Amino acid sequence: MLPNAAKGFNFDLGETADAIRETVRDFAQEKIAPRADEIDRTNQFPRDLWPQMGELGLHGITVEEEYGGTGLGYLEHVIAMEEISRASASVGLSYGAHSNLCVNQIRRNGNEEQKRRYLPKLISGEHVGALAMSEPGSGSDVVSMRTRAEKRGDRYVLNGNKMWITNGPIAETLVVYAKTDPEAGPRGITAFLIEKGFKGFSTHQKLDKLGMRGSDTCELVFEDCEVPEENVLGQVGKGVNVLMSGLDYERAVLAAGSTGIMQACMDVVLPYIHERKQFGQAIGEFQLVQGKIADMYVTMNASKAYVYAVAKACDRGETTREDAAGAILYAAENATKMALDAIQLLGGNGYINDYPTGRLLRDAKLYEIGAGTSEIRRMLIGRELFAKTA
Ligand SMILES: Cc1cc2nc3c(=O)[nH]c(=O)nc-3n(C[C@H](O)[C@H](O)[C@H](O)COP(=O)(O)OP(=O)(O)OC[C@H]3O[C@@H](n4cnc5c(N)ncnc54)[C@H](O)[C@@H]3O)c2cc1C
Repeated sequence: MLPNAAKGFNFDLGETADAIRETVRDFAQEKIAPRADEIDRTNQFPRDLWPQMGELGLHGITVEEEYGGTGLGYLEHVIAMEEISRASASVGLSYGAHSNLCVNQIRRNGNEEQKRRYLPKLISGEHVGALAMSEPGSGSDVVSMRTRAEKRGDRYVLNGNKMWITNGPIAETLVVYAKTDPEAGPRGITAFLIEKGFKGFSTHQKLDKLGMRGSDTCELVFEDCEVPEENVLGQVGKGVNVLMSGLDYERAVLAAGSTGIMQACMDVVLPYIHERKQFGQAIGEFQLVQGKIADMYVTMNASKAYVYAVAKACDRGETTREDAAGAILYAAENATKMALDAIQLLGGNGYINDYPTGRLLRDAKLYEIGAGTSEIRRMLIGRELFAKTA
């Protein structure tokens, strides 16, 4: 049961967005939140949730109805991401990788046949999706990737490794970037649709992570993996456009993972400061405690306002790179700070694993690294602003 105050400020996002929030919140609080600690403790991805989320239309939220999607926009996607992450940030991360990095990327760049072939099972939750760009030697400098795709007749042969891939161990469909022309730098990158069963494709052991433990992550291995040429996603040599534009939408949606964690911090802290008594009164009576929750509330709302505004700009086709990066930079760094504040407000209880605050901190930190680090986001924002004001 969520505390009343956790309903928070009305951002007036419209009837559709409000209805999505209510549906996803009810589902997530009933089916996901009670399992969040177990998911974290056991390090197990809750695969059974995928078809249930498919039935609610959450996996194809941005996809047109003709492909089995819900036909809504990025604002609704952001709200679904926030409410799922509020219940379990791990499930939220896997949901973001599936529904945005994979499904939405296929929707945006796939041809008719690819959409008809891959989207329905991803949208129903029968299949899990992933996206692989990072490599052991290329993270922030992603265009320096070494995975090679060599054309042989009507196929491409992929060789190389991808690292830290969310949903990698379980995904049936993966968007994978490789170099078709290593001499051409960024213009030599192409995106491919890979199926789990393709010969020459395998996954290494699941990575043992600090947080986001219910979200499976691993290294992918391509050893003479044969991919039919019809599985090129977008145009040959134009993969960097697919990748970079996809990253803007990815950042907008994943930023809601951080606002969901912030909301989860408020959900824990607000009842606690009433229940916990010291010096003969509820700790919420102390002005220093009130000051901390005031700062948490204001920062959370400022983060949400920026994230929702960027999502609306995505829906209007007006998003800018600096603001997609800006929204996730601000939300991610403040989610980590807020989880630390939540631990502080719970005192000793905040430091033990019977309470969720430690998990919230471990989960929050990921968003300062995944989808580009804070440093890379600052670099992008500064570069864009400098270029636009020349
Ligand atoms: C849990 C998890 C899930 C992930 N999921 C996916 C996924 O699904 N798909 C995928 O493709 N990738 C995924 N990643 C990879 C992620 O995108 C990379 O980890 C990230 O881009 C950073 O790359 P790196 O780890 O190689 O760090 P590095 O690039 O080695 O950076 C190390 C440090 O150097 C700093 N640095 C690097 N370059 C600069 C610079 N120019 N200026 C200033 N500082 C700099 C960084 O900010 C960082 O602090 C995931 C990572 C994690 C941890």
